[in-house]
Order: sequence, then C-alpha cells, then structure tokens
Amino acid sequence: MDSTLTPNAEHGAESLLRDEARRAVYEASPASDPRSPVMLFSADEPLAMDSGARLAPFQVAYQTAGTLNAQRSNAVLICHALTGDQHFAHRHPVTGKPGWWETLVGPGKPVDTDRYFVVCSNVIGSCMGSTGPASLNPETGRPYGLDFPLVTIRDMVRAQAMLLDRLGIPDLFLCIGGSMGGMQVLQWASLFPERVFAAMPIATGARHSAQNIAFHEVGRQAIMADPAWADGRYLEEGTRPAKGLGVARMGAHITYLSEPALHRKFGRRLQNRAAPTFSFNADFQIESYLRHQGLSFVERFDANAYLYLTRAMDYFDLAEDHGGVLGNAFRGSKTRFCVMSFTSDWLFPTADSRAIVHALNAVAAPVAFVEVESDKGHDAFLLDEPAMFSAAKGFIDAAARARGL
Ligand SMILES: CC(=O)SCCNC(=O)CCNC(=O)[C@H](O)C(C)(C)COP(=O)(O)OP(=O)(O)OC[C@H]1O[C@@H](n2cnc3c(N)ncnc32)[C@H](O)[C@@H]1OP(=O)(O)O
Ligand SMILES: N[C@@H](CCO)C(=O)O
Repeated sequence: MDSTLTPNAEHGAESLLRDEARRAVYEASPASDPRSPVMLFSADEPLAMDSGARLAPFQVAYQTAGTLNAQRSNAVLICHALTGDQHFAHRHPVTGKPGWWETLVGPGKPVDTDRYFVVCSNVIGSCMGSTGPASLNPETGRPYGLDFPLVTIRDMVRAQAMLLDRLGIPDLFLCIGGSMGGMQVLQWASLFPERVFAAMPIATGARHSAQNIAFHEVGRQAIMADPAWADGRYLEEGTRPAKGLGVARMGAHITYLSEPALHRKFGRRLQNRAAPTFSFNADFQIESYLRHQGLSFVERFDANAYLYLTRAMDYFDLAEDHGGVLGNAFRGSKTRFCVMSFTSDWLFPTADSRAIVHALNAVAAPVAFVEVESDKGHDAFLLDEPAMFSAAKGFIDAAARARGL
C-alpha cells in the first residue's frame, strides 16, 4: 500500500463527491427556496474590506430555519468555524452528512427553531457558495486565485450585516458560534453592539495566538509546496493540490482533538493488522484516521479558501483594533454574553476565554462564563456535550425572557 496520502483501502474509506459535483450543487441552486441546498444573497453594493479592496460583485450563500416573528425580534445568527458552512441544520449537499450543529439547533433544542428564526451564512472567502478565491474574477473572467483580496473576520461580519439588512432583520436576538465562529461573534458585538442582544462565543479567543498562527502557517506551506497548487492557479491548470491540502488538514485536525481523546479513541492500536509492517504504511489506527480526515477534507474544501480563512483568523486581534485594550472593544455595550470554553481545548484554552470575560468585566458588561469539563478537545463544540447544551439552553432561555420572546 502507498505510504503517502492515498485512500486507505483497508479501512474502506468511502470517497465523497468530487469538485465537479460540489460546483454543480452551488451553480444549480440559486433559488430563494429554503429547501434548496443554497440560498444566495447578491449584494447591490461592493463590500468595503479592511485591506482597502472593494469586492464587487459578491454573493453570500446562506440557510435559514424557523420563522421571523412579526416584531422581527427573534433572529439568531450562527457563525461557522474555519471549514464549516451554511448547512448547520440541513443535510449537507456534498457530504450527505447531517447539519454540523443539529445537536444544538433544531425544534426543542437549545437554539429552538420552533421559537427563533435562525440564519447561517457561508463566510466571504470560503468555497461553499459565497464569493471567494475560487469564484470568477469579473475583471479577468478567470478564478480569482491569489488575486482575491485578503479577508478579515470584520469583512465576514460586514457581509453578514448586509445579508441581514436584505432579510429585514434590524437586530439579532442571539449571535452564536465556535472557534472562528466565536471570533465573528466577538466582532459582531464590538462592531454592531446595538444589533446584538445576546452573544455566545464558544471555544474561541479575542486574538489568534502565536502557536495557532504557527499551526496555520505549517498547513499553508504544505498546500503551497504541492506542485499541483500551481501558484494558486490550479483551477485553470486542471490540477488539485490534494496532497498538500490533505496534509494541512491532518496537522490541523490534531489540534482540534486532545491527547486524552486520541488515547481513548486509538491508543497505540494497529489498523487491521496483528503486527507492524516494517514500512511507512498506516500501521497505527491514528495514522489511518488522520489520512481519512485529510482525504475526506480534500473532497469538500478548496485549497485557496483554506489559505484565506486561516489568514483571516491569524489577523484577528480585537484588542489591537482598540488601542491595545480589549475592554475598549465592548465599552458601553448592553449585549449580554455567555463565554464558553472546554477544559481539554489546547487550541483556544480556557485562558483565552477568561481574557474575554475579564475584558467584559472591566467595562461592566453582563457576562456569564462556563468552562465545560470535556476530554474531546477544541472540536467538543461540534460534538455531543450535554453540559454545553444545558448551559446554552439556560443562557438562551434567560435572554429570551429578558427580550420578551
Ligand atoms: C464548525 C463548523 O462550522 S463545521 C466544522 C467543519 N466540520 C468539521 O470539522 C467536521 C470534521 N471534523 C470531524 O469529523 C471531527 O473529527 C469531529 C471531532 C468534529 C468529529 O468527531 P467524531 O464524531 O467523534 O468523529 P471522529 O473524529 O471519530 O471521526 C469519524 C470519521 O473517522 C473515520 N475513522 C474512524 N476511525 C478510523 C480509522 N481507524 N481509520 C480511518 N478512518 C477512521 C470514521 O469512519 C469517520 O469517517 P466519516 O466522517 O467519513 O464518516
Ligand atoms: N473542525 C472545525 C473547527 C476548527 O476550528 C472546522 O474545521 O471548522
């Protein structure tokens, strides 16, 4: 068996849909029908970006669940993480998997779609229908590639605000998200405090740490070192930097888990064999698992989008944007916050959440802090964590009462 990043036939890993199918899904479904895999907002105005660029035209792919009430006061914005998308509570059109937050969002769930109107949009710079580096550059008629302007978390939020304007949503009852989604929540609360009644940033930080930037840089270098990346012009060349992107995801995926979780799930167990093969095959289950994660990621994500979104996270530093004092980002805010972390998250450790809480305390903003005991690591926010659900439900229910919902 090939020892490089190739399908592990021994595990029987299924191949997901290929790029062509992914493109077909998004090109064929511009409808405003909520049952459509994609709803598209095409902006009338350019997006003014932090880089100075003005992106036009641009579109945002989104999904909704629930019904907006007559007062327009029950809207929830869900902000997705690095490689997430708008398919939070609907079967994913490419992978066929359930929505990525169906554990938290749905009828009778903490984010109750029987009570709230829930919106989730694919961020600008991504590849699931919103404008990004794989989109066509109107000036050249070719995919943007690296000509796409650098995106920031604030740019993502500005685009979301334009979408909400179009949907007739004056303000949000709740803005919630984990990881890069949590960064957007913090940015929302800082940029549009009057538009956010309650905010729940989960497993996140107010700035990306040196260690996190370092991990991202390794992933980006893996992509760019793949000859198939072709200086970012792989779509025109008809190549795919699958190995580079797969290796980038393998490295990143380790950071989403934890040592105890890896030990619990795989330990040093061998993959379908009684003894090591004395080769570089995927002898260990953990190797096979990581290869699977790398390969399945390549089937659903665009390499340049990965470069752009990791960069957006690297650039995020809310304190730096406010004179070096994080509290200044929230001064005068009436938003009520619930900040949540997980004990085994070493990517965004509890200390990062505490820094947010301290900053909010310093400016007398109402804030609750929940540290969930979990061995699942950073991605615990995507998994079945009853303590997360009960704390989220308590916070959201109390906020709903305060809002008169
Ligand atoms: C936040 C957003 O907006 S969405 C985020 C984007 N989406 C993601 O990041 C999802 C991808 N991430 C994951 O799957 C993460 O592993 C988690 C932590 C969220 C999922 O955790 P779990 O549900 O515990 O799944 P787990 O980590 O065990 O992975 C299961 C997969 O590994 C495969 N697998 C398990 N063991 C092995 C092995 N020994 N060899 C090969 N593959 C293996 C399973 O077959 C399964 O494959 P599938 O996902 O293609 O069905
Ligand atoms: N695993 C999730 C969270 C990473 O922060 C993702 O890929 O988006």
